[in-house]
Amino acid sequence: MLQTSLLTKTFANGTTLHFPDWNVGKGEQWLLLGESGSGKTTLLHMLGGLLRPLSGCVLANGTDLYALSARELDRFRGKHIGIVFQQPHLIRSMTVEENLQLAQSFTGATKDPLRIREVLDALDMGYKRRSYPPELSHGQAQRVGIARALVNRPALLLADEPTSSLDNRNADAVIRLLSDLAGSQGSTLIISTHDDRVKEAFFKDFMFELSHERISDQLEKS
Ligand SMILES: Nc1ncnc2c1ncn2[C@@H]1O[C@H](COP(=O)(O)OP(=O)(O)OP(=O)(O)O)[C@@H](O)[C@H]1O
Repeated sequence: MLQTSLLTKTFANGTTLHFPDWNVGKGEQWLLLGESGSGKTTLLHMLGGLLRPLSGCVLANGTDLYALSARELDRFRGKHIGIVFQQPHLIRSMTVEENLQLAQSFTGATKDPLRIREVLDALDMGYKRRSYPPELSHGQAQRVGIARALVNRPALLLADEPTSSLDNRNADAVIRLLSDLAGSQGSTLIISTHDDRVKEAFFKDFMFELSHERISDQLEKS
């Protein structure tokens, strides 16, 4: 359901990242590993249609993401891809429920309040649906971020270091929820982490590791 080929990314300061090709099957759950700075966030953002590579391509469900227009890509992402960021980036002036309604509106489909209720309940956040983000704890805000990523039943769910700022109990709960919810709706799941708690507890089969050797700094070379 997801294939990358010959992906590279160059930043304005000359840092260039080369990514190994990756093939992810439908419904699989993967860990994306690598030390800090090895390129996990960059790769996840390219997979999610948020960051255009310098070269190479990303095929998601057979669609070449970066061959789409910006508008088509936004629509495709809204419908098919859910992203859990390191920080949840909720809109502070909107309630939890309104943040999820906004995510639903990106698909162009009609509102589905029952789905919002269902996904918040699955994350034990139903009782906070009328709260505003500043009234939530960090762990609660992270769960709302997960609810927002799941609300449109994405075929592909990407989570960037979702446990990095959580204590053990919350980290455990968040990974379990991501894994269970993705599994129950048949979504493909990719979690980036350098967190050994995640590595040891949950994933034995599918791991994709990035290494620093694939980063070159053109400024240093020139
Ligand atoms: N906007 C940018 N401008 C310049 N260099 C960047 C930019 N974003 C990332 N980089 C560089 O690209 C490399 C990969 O960064 P990235 O954030 O993808 O790594 P990461 O594996 O996600 O790290 P972490 O685990 O610390 O979040 C690093 O060397 C970083 O300094």
